[in-house]
Amino acid sequence: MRKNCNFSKQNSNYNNQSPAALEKKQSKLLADKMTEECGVFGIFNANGESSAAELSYYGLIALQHRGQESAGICANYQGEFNLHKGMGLVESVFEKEDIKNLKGEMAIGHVRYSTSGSSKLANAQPILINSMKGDLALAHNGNLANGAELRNNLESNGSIFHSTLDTEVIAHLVARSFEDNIVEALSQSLHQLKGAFSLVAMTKDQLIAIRDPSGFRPLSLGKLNNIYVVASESCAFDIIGAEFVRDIEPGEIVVIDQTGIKSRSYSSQNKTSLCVFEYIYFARPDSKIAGQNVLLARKEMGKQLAREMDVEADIVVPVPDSGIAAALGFAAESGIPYAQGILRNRYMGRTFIQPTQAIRDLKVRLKLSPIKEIIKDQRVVLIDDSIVRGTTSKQIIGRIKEAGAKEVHLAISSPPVEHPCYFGLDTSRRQELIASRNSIAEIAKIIGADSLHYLSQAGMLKSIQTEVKLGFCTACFDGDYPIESRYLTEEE
Ligand SMILES: O=P(O)(O)OC[C@H]1O[C@H](OP(=O)(O)OP(=O)(O)O)[C@H](O)[C@@H]1O
Ligand SMILES: NC(=O)CC[C@H](N)C(=O)O
Ligand code: SF4
Ligand SMILES: [Mg+2]
Repeated sequence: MRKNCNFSKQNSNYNNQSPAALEKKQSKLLADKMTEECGVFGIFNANGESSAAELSYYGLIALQHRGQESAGICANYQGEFNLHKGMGLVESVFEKEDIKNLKGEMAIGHVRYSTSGSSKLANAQPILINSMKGDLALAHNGNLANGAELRNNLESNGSIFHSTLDTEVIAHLVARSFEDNIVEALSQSLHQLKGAFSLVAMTKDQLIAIRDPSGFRPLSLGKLNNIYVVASESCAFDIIGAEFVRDIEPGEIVVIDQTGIKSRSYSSQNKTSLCVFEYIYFARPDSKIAGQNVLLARKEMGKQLAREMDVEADIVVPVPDSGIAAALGFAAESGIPYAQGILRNRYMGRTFIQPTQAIRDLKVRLKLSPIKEIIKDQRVVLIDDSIVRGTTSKQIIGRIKEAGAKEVHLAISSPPVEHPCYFGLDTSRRQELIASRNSIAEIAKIIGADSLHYLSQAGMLKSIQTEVKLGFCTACFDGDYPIESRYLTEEE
């Protein structure tokens, strides 16, 4: 059964631009908010029971915050792969019957936010390759900085792509490898990849987990009795009752099969660049990355922000949900009382119209509502985790003022986002980043804040206490990209 898996034929060229580049440009133009990350999940049940897909389904529900465009599960029943994927949320992609049909002792799953190739069914993951070396299913979180270059080379050498995904490049490299063994072919292919990739893969009898040498995106290993699980975030283990074992290390390849678990390092690189934005915004507050709980890091960022700021105010109000943890920390440190002054509409659906600035404004209006009785006549410290375009801040400050606030001081628990990301976060194009073309005073004026404060980069990094000392990627704040500059080509 390969339901919902009809790969449509793509136009291969237009104006000398690859379909992937054209699509990426279009989807960036359409992007209506800071998009998050993909989520990957994998499970190997040594007991041979066939409920791997069901556990994957719950795992993907826990990872839903990382991607809401499409979802998919590929199950493996004694070497036979069954894939089901579709557009939308996990809950709407899978009916009870679909999960029942996905029998197997192994499975991998994916929730997607597109970074390379647009949001459409042909680009939904996991992807499958059938090569002479055997079948391989792949699910990817991250973005290949040299994806376009590799694709061009592969296409000029006769590879025919079924999607516009960067991830498919990996599949073609595996298929073309001189290595007969599929795990060896995969591991060899990794040396050609630049950028971010946390991968979960499955052969007929192995589950494989791989993290790029820089460790841009998280990936963890968990265990439930005899069942091994891997997931983008540890919150996916909690939901199925599995225990967190450890993070997959940057540059590590882990292979799980009936004989147990084997691990090796495939890279000699020792500098890591874990995305600091995982702690600021992407990851779920109950996840633990490199030994640091995400909620506690956010709270500490709020505390640190209060130490760095000098402001007189009556209440601390978070922009929900992303600003809540930092606001709790800020209130505790400053002694200014915390107040839930803005309500978030949990049931806000998608708007199916082109997201012009007017539509973005409308979405914020629909999503966030100030509570007049809390806000009126107050001097408010408003806390959010980040400003990207400034849409949220401008909208919400205007409405807090309409609700009668005396003053609004906006405090952001990260530094100004001045540079684009090439590793899987769609922080829009540089020209759209409000902090790339305005000073802090100018931003305050544009968004209507009485004052605007950002957490310092040193303060942000101090707030994250990982178990072992790690290097972070901070490029969207300081422009210090942990990759050769030739890969940093910005979309027009
Ligand atoms: O300056 P902007 O372009 O408005 O982007 C910044 C906002 O986007 C994110 O929230 P988002 O609404 O995406 O999601 P959330 O509800 O999970 O916080 C982030 O937490 C900021 O609130
Ligand atoms: N957000 C992600 O991690 C995306 C993974 C992959 N590059 C895609 O576009 O599907
Ligand atoms: S540029 Fe920013 S969002 Fe992208 S990986 Fe680096 S820290 Fe994360
Ligand atoms: Mg937010």
